Amino acid sequence: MTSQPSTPVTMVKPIVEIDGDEMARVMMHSIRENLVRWHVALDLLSFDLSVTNRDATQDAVTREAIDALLSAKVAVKCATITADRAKAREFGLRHLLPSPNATIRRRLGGVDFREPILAEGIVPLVRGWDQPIVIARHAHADQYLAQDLRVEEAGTASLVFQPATGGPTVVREIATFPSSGGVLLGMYNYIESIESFAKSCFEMALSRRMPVYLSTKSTVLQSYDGAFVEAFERVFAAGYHAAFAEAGLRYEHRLIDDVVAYSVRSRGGFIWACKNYDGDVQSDFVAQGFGSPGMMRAALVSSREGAMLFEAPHGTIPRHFRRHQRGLPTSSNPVASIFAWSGALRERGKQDGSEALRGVADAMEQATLDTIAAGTVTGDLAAIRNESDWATTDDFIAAVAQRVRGLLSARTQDPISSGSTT
Ligand SMILES: NC(=O)C1=CN([C@@H]2O[C@H](COP(=O)(O)OP(=O)(O)OC[C@H]3O[C@@H](n4cnc5c(N)ncnc54)[C@H](OP(=O)(O)O)[C@@H]3O)[C@@H](O)[C@H]2O)C=CC1
Ligand SMILES: O=C(O)CCC(=O)C(=O)O
Ligand SMILES: [Mn+2]
Repeated sequence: MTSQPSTPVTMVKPIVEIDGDEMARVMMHSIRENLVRWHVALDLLSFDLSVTNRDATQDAVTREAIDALLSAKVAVKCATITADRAKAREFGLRHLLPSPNATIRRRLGGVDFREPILAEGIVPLVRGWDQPIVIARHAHADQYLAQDLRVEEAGTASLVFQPATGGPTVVREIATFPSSGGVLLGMYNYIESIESFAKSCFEMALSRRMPVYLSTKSTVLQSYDGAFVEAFERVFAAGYHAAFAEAGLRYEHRLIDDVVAYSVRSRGGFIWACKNYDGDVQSDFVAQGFGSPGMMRAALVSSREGAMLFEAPHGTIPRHFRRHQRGLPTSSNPVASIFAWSGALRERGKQDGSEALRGVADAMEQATLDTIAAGTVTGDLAAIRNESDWATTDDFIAAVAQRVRGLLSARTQDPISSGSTT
């Protein structure tokens, strides 16, 4: 740090900080200490959702974090390990707990909007893309709250629905298994949640002036995916048809294979409404196609109680963390994590009427883009530019920090652009 900190901005209400694992945790901490704390007197409600602490608390810490988020309304989340059997052995875990993301999203519901961060000097790997593709990922249920089962003997599996009113039970046979067994999956969603997903997508389309494409496989899953198609049509016809026509925008349902192909030959510039699993997968495809998994922002807009959660959509980057643990320099891209912090600060500023907090968020994002434009990039971006020179994660964060200080001190000295500090 070369210059003195400006007077830190004070916060009216706290941000819920949801901590996580491995390289993502290292980056989130470094951004908090070297970028954010320099300018903001942080008021954080912190919850340690590292895989070992979730195990030690039998996941109580996840439930506490969600309660805090529903009350404080704004959270920043670090990527967390979802332990499979191999990870459980590696960390000596006593329980095989569900994905904390699935648990959080089950309570919050809503939509996870994931958008690539476009930066000067980074040419997308998909050459035609010059406008962002915004993935609107339905954040509720499907595979993430499913029952999946392995059966090891011959038998019959059925879907059973028991009406709460006591009406006749509906039984649909799924399969008869041979003695070698097989696998089974039972998943669900709620019409109410799908309608709220549709509404959020149409609202986002109007605010961003982008068309919406919903992708499903309704030809195969006629009832399940058909319900998504019908809910979107219903919500569109009831509340958005006229506004879309006036704005010159379109809504269309298309089969997912068609949208995947279309996305590659398009210039971008649309909202891609995806079912939960499709959005998980396609957001990584879109992030990498624009440059890197480290170059995507994500905001989970809850359908309940106005809560918002900001995160980097990539994982904990274990391959890079192994290097970090051995004391070797790492060059994981911290941009998505910087934007997770800035997203939370901006939303906190918006909800609490703090121009100063929003100013810090803007400066963090501007400084990040300026740093990349000036040629300081991490290894992932250097690789797609065929450059052998790259910055370590620490060097990149330090370069951004220096620019943020420059931007904010210039604003403080300019009486027109400087706001209050609360
Ligand atoms: N939101 C969440 O909490 C999420 C958690 N996870 C969890 O993360 C763990 C690891 O998952 P994994 O499948 O390895 O996925 P990751 O996203 O962690 O990493 C996959 C690969 O993508 C590249 N990559 C990802 N992020 C960056 C970045 N910021 N900068 C540069 N390169 C990047 C790296 O490629 P290379 O090695 O080639 O450089 C990395 O090895 C799992 O336990 C999983 O459950 C996964 C996704 C989301
Ligand atoms: O919750 C998980 O295990 C994975 C989450 C994930 O991949 C995502 O949020 O994109
Ligand atoms: Mn994912």
